Amino acid sequence: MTDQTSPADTLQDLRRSIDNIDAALVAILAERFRCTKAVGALKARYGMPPADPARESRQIARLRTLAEEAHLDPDFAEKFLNFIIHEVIRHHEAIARQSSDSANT
Ligand SMILES: C=C(O[C@@H]1C=C(C(=O)O)C=C[C@H]1O)C(=O)O
Repeated sequence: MTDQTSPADTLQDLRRSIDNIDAALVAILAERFRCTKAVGALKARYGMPPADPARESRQIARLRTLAEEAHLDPDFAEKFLNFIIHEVIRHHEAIARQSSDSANT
């Protein structure tokens, strides 16, 4: 029996799945940033530092294990998480600045 599916159809199918996955990634990232912004507001309110390196180390170790189990490159998973965390910390610093500006006016 021959495979009736053309390469163009296979490519189109795969790209449809990729587009769905990208949409899910955006939704998941938006939800993560919604939570981290709430953490930033809490930290600013109670004078806690924007970054928590000990927590980050635990997250990275956990994510590397999950990546290995999922056959994803753990170095890539670590770089990806660090990229996101860096952006989160930038948000936390901005929230802290805004709340100290408004406390001083
Ligand atoms: C969200 C937090 O703030 C920072 C951002 C983190 C993250 O994006 O996962 C983790 C630790 C902190 O450096 C937190 O402390 O939980």
